[in-house]
Amino acid sequence: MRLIIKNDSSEAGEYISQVIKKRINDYFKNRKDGDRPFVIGLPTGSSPLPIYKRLIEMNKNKEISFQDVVTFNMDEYVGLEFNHEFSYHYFMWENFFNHIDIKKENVNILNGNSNSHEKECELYEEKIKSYGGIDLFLGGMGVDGHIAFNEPGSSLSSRTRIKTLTRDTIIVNSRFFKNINQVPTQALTVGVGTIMDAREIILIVTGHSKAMALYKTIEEGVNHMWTASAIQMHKKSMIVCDEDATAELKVKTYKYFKEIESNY
Ligand SMILES: N[C@@H]1[C@@H](O)[C@H](O)[C@@H](COP(=O)(O)O)O[C@@H]1O
Repeated sequence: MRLIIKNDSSEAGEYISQVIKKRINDYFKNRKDGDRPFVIGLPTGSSPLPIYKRLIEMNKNKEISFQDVVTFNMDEYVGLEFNHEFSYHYFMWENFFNHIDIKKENVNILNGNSNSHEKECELYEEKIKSYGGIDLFLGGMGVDGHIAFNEPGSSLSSRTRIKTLTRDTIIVNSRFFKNINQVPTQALTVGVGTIMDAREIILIVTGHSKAMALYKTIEEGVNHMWTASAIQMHKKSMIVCDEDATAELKVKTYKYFKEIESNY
């Protein structure tokens, strides 16, 4: 696992946007007719916003195209309509998809209003498989170290399913809602296992509030109480953070990753 430490959240976003651009462009450079599209997993939240903003610019400048990119979002609240201003559907279209050249049919987001959540989650897993898996899963991290909506205690081999949100997550996420009672108590989410199956994982971790989660994810062992720590077991993963998020790391860890960053 690599840790890239940038000065602030916009530099962290810039770095990840450049990596995504490179991965997509390299893929299409070597791709033969009839090959599968590039498949990317995407998160919501405030941390990825600088990345979406930059990717939109790159798309407008023709540095990158999403015409043959398929996306799978990580999660969605149960019970919010697609056009609800706090649904993840709304968030993704508002902040990203409406502004790039992606085909509508290539966007996949779990339906939190389905008749059978179990079936919905099963079909999501099958659809990911039908595209040959996910090339790059981009993720954020909750203050309690959760990845997608895999709350503390989630199985590290979990697949897409319904999860009940912890009180902590409801409180943290209530900042997006008018009041805490509006925050849904359940969500559909890809599992830790679903994310771990991706060929590459990149997490954006910015802000002082994530410092404890970053420390637990990197410096302590793999633990289902900090589900993002599972990525220690992934063969190609990277965390890009800002200085604020490093507040709980040991000086030794900080220096080591700073040192090897330039050697890459
Ligand atoms: N389900 C999402 C996660 O996917 C996201 O990583 C987390 C952090 O969000 P933020 O980036 O706003 O801190 O929030 C929610 O819980």
